[in-house]
Amino acid sequence: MSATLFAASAAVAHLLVRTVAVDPAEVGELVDLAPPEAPLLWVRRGDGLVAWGEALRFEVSGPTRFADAERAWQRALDHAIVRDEVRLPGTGPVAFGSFAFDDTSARGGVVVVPRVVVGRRGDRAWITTVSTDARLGAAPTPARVLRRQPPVAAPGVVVDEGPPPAAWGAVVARGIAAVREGEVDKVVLARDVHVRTEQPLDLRWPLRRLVAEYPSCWTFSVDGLLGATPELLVRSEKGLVTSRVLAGTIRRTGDEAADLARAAILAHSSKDLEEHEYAVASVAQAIAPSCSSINVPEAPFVLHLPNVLHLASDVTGVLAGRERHPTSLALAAALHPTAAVCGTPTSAAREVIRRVEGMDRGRYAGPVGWFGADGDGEWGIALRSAEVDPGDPRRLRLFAGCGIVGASDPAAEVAESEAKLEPMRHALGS
Ligand SMILES: C=C(O[C@H]1C=CC=C(C(=O)O)[C@@H]1O)C(=O)O
Repeated sequence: MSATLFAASAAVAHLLVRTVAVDPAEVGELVDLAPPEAPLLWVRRGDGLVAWGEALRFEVSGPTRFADAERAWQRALDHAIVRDEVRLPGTGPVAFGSFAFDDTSARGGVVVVPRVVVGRRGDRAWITTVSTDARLGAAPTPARVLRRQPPVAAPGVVVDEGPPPAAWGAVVARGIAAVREGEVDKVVLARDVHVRTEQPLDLRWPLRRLVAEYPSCWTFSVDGLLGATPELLVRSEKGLVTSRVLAGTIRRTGDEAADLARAAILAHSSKDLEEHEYAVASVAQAIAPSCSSINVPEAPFVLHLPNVLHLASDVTGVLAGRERHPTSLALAAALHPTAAVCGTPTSAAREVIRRVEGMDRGRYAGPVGWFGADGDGEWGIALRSAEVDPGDPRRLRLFAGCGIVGASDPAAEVAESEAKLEPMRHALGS
């Protein structure tokens, strides 16, 4: 077991968890409650979780990172005392996590159990506090927990330090060659862009913009990894599993009529439909062993985002068995990496990525999200994302990738990757 456990105090084994209902009006916008230091966030259309503090932290690595994280979380729960007055998904004990794309990545992943969680689901809102003290203490109240945050600081001038986009065209060409030579049917290749901000980054600056501009995406922040992903790897709630699969992309023009015409082109593009089919099949195959039934839509719909249009399919399944289901993290581990971020067949595509991409993806394109004490939770794929350098809050790596099939064109893929970088670039203010 390679999980490293950091508790606020090594001598304290018990988590004391308390959830109380609060008036949603007192909570307001979740993202506005995020503190400047190490905010934890999972928000879509105003619902979700914002959290801060670290009651526990597990660091994991290598191919067993998901199983190790799950075991560490289970061990912490075995010693938890919980008083949950709300009993909704996201109440009671909650852990946020984010995991590396590749088994060999230098940083494998992290799970954080926050000290304070504020959640919202429709017209319900709650506060959870987690302590490692000896006593349960008083119930949390908005007045005690929701402190006024300092004003958000702008990052100042943002400098793009490369590598230049065109250089990535050669990487894509090698991917196309691998497909045409029959090594893989599809491979997803990614690039990174190094960016330097004038001021140390206050994560609330990009997070607030992402929440405002990409409401249909899941905006996340976990241990220096932030973004707004349109792709839900898995949500598991009371035996129902959902996955939003994306693959196949076209850039938006900004002109409504032209974009509608582009949506029609995308919906009929054999290159994009082929890419999409691989991604849907990989998700259906991965959840099949855990499900008694699965619903795969016959054809994708076109998802409209401010920067791009995607082919999208919502795959759903019912978990088999009434008693013990795999947790949402176990499902995420079974699904990862899907053909939307790796390729088909999976292991051959991963080899092509290792050989031609020339970078460590870190936690980009890995699962990011949260899970609760019953194992239910939500895990997105960390796309449209950036990772802050843990040693220098002025430095970030921005990421974007594209699915490559035989009919792909390097220049078009470079342009598509630029479109996918736009949300983070804009969120930073550049
Ligand atoms: C790998 C990324 O996007 C994936 C998700 C949606 C559409 C994709 C595409 O059309 O290539 C990619 O498979 C990324 O945004 O970094």
